[in-house]
Amino acid sequence: MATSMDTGAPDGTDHDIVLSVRGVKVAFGEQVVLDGLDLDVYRGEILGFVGASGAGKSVLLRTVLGLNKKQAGTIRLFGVDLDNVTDQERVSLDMRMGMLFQHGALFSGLTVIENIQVPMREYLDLPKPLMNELARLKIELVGLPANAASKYPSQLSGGMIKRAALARALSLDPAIVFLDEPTSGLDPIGAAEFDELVAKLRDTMGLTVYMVTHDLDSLFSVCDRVAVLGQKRVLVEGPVSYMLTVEEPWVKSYFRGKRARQIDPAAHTKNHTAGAAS
Ligand SMILES: Nc1ncnc2c1ncn2[C@@H]1O[C@H](COP(=O)(O)OP(=O)(O)OP(=O)(O)O)[C@@H](O)[C@H]1O
Repeated sequence: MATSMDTGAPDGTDHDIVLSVRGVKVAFGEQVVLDGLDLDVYRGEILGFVGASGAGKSVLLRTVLGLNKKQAGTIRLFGVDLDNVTDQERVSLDMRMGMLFQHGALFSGLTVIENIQVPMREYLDLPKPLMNELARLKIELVGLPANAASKYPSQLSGGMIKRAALARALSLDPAIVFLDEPTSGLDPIGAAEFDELVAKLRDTMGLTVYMVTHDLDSLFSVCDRVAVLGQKRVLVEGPVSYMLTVEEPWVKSYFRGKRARQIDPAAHTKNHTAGAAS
């Protein structure tokens, strides 16, 4: 739903909105976690979603995925109101989104190729040789060696698990992927390589990426925009360069605190050019 409001889009123009959240409220009993939350995610962007621990980032993600109930508000995915979908529409929406859960969350009893084929088995009716071919393409796409296909998660490094989980999230060629702290637990080089992979996929496949992260390097190097969750809603949103000017105390200490100052300021310019290759 494109509107005439100030979109905060990287180049200041209206963009196709893939995900639109309006006035969302989520509570667990007496505890209100989200209240009056608005957020737009634009087609082809990498949005970094940040906020203090316990602020409700996972709750929002789960609510968008339909795993949590909301008490108020509207969520539209690809323009479709999630409260008014038929079972068939829900299935087709589910097929257009991929999810990389925190810690990879691969099935430990399945090999990499079998993990990647789980969504294919659930949603498609394909002959096995074709599923094998498609899964091998995903393995190549995420930069895993071909022999990773027959390995079990316990036989993979942390970085390989993330890549395998990303391959599974991409199994059905989704239009949007949700990544929950994808670089947590990776060493800085592995994390940077994973960020580069995500940027490459966005650039080559036009993928929209919604990334919950605490990783300042990811925010500075690959995110086109950042949304900050605080006080139960999105407090501020915009390019990282904008975050560096925000005086709100949490945002200021997050982006301009001691740890943030170690980031190379030259990387900030990246955030003015959505779609730039990494
Ligand atoms: N199913 C649930 N039932 C009750 N409370 C819940 C449930 N899920 C989340 N919460 C509460 O909602 C709040 C927000 O949790 P959430 O996991 O979304 O935080 P977060 O921002 O993702 O934190 P972190 O960065 O540490 O992962 C917490 O107080 C949590 O205890």
